[in-house]
Amino acid sequence: MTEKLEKMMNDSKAMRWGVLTLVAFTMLCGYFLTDVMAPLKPMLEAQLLWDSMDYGIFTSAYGWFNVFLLMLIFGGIILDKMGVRFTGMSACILMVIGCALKYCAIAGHITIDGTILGMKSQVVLAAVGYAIFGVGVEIAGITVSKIIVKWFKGKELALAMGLEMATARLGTMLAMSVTIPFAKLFGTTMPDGSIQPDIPAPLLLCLVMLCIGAVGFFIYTFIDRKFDEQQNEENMEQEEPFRAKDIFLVIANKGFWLIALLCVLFYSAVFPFLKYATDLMVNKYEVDASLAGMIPALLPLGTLFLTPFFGNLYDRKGKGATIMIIGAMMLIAVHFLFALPLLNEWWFATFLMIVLGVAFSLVPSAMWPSVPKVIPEKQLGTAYALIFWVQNWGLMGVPALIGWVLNTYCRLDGEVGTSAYDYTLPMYIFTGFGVAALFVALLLKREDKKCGYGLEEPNIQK
Ligand SMILES: C[C@H](N)C(=O)N[C@@H](CCCCN)C(=O)O
Repeated sequence: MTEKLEKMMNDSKAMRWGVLTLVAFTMLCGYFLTDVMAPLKPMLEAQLLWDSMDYGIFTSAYGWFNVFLLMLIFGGIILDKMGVRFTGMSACILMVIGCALKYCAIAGHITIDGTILGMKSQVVLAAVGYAIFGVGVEIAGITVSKIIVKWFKGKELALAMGLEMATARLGTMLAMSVTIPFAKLFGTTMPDGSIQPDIPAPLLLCLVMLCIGAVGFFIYTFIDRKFDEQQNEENMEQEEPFRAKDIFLVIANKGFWLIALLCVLFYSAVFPFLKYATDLMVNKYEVDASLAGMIPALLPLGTLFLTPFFGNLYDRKGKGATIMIIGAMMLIAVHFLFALPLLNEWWFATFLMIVLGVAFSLVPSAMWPSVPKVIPEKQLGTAYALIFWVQNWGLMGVPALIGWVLNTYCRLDGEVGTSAYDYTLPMYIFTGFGVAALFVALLLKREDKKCGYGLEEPNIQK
């Protein structure tokens, strides 16, 4: 073994945290577009005459290509074969193309008369754009996870992952809080003095931000190349190339399946919920539509500080499996309370959203850094890709399910364009996902005891 001659680039705190800042910013831009349509749901219904089913179909498009065309699995293979630079840049380009198409469809720059497969053509075009974007942002997520492992392995891995997620949540928060004011800024003043928001304006802002995010990642590719060269010079152990056999090794691992199941169940009760949360605030808590996005925005705000905090706790004290169990319990309590017909006050909704923020910090901060404890490092890219693929079934299916349930069973007035829904049933569905997630988290803790993954052990070895 050649002696390590020079300080490695990732030994420099400034360098590794700087790298994290660059790639996390790219993710922030991606998460902004992911959720930008949520606060606009009532306006989509009022101005573009979409209904909840249209919105559900559009939202579910995020996972179409990832799930059915296996784009995430191919993405994982490409990542392991071609490396982070090629895969990350391709992902950024896909995000920009997808966002551009979505913007053009919503702004009416691209139109097709009539319907496509029985759906409004505008909904289909916007959905296809969102589906292309979904491939890009998910592959970017896997790539960034691999980049973080590359730079932080044996260092502050969970803290770094927590900070990356926190930065990405800032994008969600921007989507929830900035979208409506921005749409109003460019809106039209109506004869009665009210302002009709400009729905495409926030999408254009996202497009600009995604271009900036892509430039950020482009800058990272130069740093990554230097790091690879340094690792080569230092004759450090290189990553083993991808082999098809790795997929089978990963899927034969019971711990992998428990994490993947926990991931799809937990995230199905959070991300799809966020897509409807603004509408829930309007319909159940009677918050003014122009302010309603502010309450769901508190969820990512809390996670901003708490995800790195719990990540750091896991790094130093362990208890990963227990953290996931507590998070799942809190998720159940929040959704159940959202479902019950009590305290229909904005402050109670705000309180629940804050508690949900804590739950949404606990589970991800422990779950993602637990993957390297269950899966050998050389199969990590594939494992993350497969987990994301399983998760995407939920991210795709649940919004469509909720949209259908709202349209079919929860309409209060039956009129399109007035958005009046009873959210009790959707909230019970989200509670059900929480209960299933808790069950899987308990199984994971039992499996950890049996197989000795070390989920309850600290990540930083003394
Ligand atoms: C939506 C995406 N598939 C996802 O699960 N994102 C996670 C972060 C995963 C990255 C772990 N290093 C999230 O909580 O946003």
